[in-house]
Amino acid sequence: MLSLEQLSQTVKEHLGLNEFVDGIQYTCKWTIDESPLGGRGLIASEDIMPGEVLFVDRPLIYGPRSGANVEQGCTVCGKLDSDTSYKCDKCSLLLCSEQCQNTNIHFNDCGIISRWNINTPIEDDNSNVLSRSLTPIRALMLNDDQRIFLASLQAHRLPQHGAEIRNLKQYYEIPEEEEQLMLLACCALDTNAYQIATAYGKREMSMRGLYPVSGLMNHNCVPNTRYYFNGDLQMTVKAVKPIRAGTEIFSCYSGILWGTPARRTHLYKTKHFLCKCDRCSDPTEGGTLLGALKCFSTECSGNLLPIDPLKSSSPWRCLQCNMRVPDENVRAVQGALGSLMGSLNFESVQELESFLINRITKYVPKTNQIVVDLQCRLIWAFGEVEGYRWHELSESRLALKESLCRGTLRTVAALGVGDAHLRGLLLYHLHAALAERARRSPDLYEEIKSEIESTIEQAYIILQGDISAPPDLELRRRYLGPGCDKPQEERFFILDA
Ligand SMILES: C[S@@+](CC[C@H](N)C(=O)[O-])C[C@H]1O[C@@H](n2cnc3c(N)ncnc32)[C@H](O)[C@@H]1O
Repeated sequence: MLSLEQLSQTVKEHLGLNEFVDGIQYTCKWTIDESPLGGRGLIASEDIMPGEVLFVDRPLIYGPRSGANVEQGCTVCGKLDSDTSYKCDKCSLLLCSEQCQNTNIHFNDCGIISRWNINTPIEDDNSNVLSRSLTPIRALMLNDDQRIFLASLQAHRLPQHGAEIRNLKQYYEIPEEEEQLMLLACCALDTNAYQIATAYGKREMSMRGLYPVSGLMNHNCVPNTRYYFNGDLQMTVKAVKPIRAGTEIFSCYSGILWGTPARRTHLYKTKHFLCKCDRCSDPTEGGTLLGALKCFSTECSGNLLPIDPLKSSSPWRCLQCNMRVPDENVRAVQGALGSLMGSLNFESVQELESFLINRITKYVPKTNQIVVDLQCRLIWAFGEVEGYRWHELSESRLALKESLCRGTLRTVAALGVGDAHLRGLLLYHLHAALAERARRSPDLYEEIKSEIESTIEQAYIILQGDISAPPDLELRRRYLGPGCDKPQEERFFILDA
């Protein structure tokens, strides 16, 4: 492990902070220090304003995620379902084209894998063995300094991490030293890596990257930063709220809209700590009741919440009738709900809509994360999916989209997550619903013009530069945002396009 001083120096070099660009040497407003949570963290050294860029990170290694269910695509560009995909005849990695095969990326991957003697040929039904291990395999290309950097990142060396390399060893003879480095990379990846976002609406193989500076940020369920990726794999981290000098800079490793039990279980299983942040300590989560269940008493319409959310064995209590429920009964219901959700596979938007409106609220309160998740899925679908495009959307569905956007924005505000990515996306969709309403009823435009303009402007501020931003974000801002001097008919022509 590097000392804090050595690590800070390595991080500065990695971020290019020692270099002068156009005569300017960029500095940062944070330092790496011991965190009150244990281990290291990023601490603000000056007051930071919302929207300020904290740093732009690039990955030490990146590649396919390791989950068994991750769909396999081209190991160079990530393309899925390509009719032209084939396996390289030297290393068996999946590729989509000669162009991808002729890249340095593939040349390097192939060079390592084809050097290993094969013990047992990989059968077709195990064909994801190589893809799942490719990201740690790429650690073998790091130079000495990069290996030291990798080794200085926190890595939980537990048996559940590194299974992909143990599996790979059944098929290849791998030198001990290479195996050890790949195992270390697996543990460092599982502790620190971020999933890399893809372009809006584009289906690509799911990738992760070991961003070493981002990996130094600890977790808070109400983070004070957000991050986004550009097309060159750069990860930008920005403040989403004021960060006072001396306070810690946090990222969020779980879903923002997950309830406390789901977040804490996920963090414990994957990152091996029990979060004790303010949100986790508040049974109501800022009044959002995202983790609430329906009272078990059939006569009561109240909500159950844990009495002490930081204790997994805590009994739950109904806010209305005060009935206490032991934790094991709550866990049984949570388990059943988890299985129900896991078994659902909505084949159409209509099925999703009908399940959301007619069924799920029989089992869980309207505030529960499951309902909120389904509501988000409906928001994303209305206006965008075949059969539900803007011109096909009924008045009632358009009104539903608008009200779901407003409701979810209220939840996001109550959580206090500031200008999070999700807020930007919801503002974009609210803008789109309002703009469609004004297009259908031009007389309404003056009445809702200022909201149409402010929602797209705020969405733009949050999502600009983000590869996963809606592609018409800028166009909408230009034609429907503040300061546009085009006549009303022209403003809306982009929606007809
Ligand atoms: C990505 S690393 C964060 C940086 C790390 N603290 C270090 O010293 O390099 C993730 C690990 O940090 C620790 N960690 C992060 N957030 C935490 C929190 N809120 N409470 C306790 N431990 C946390 C956990 O061990 C977690 O697996």
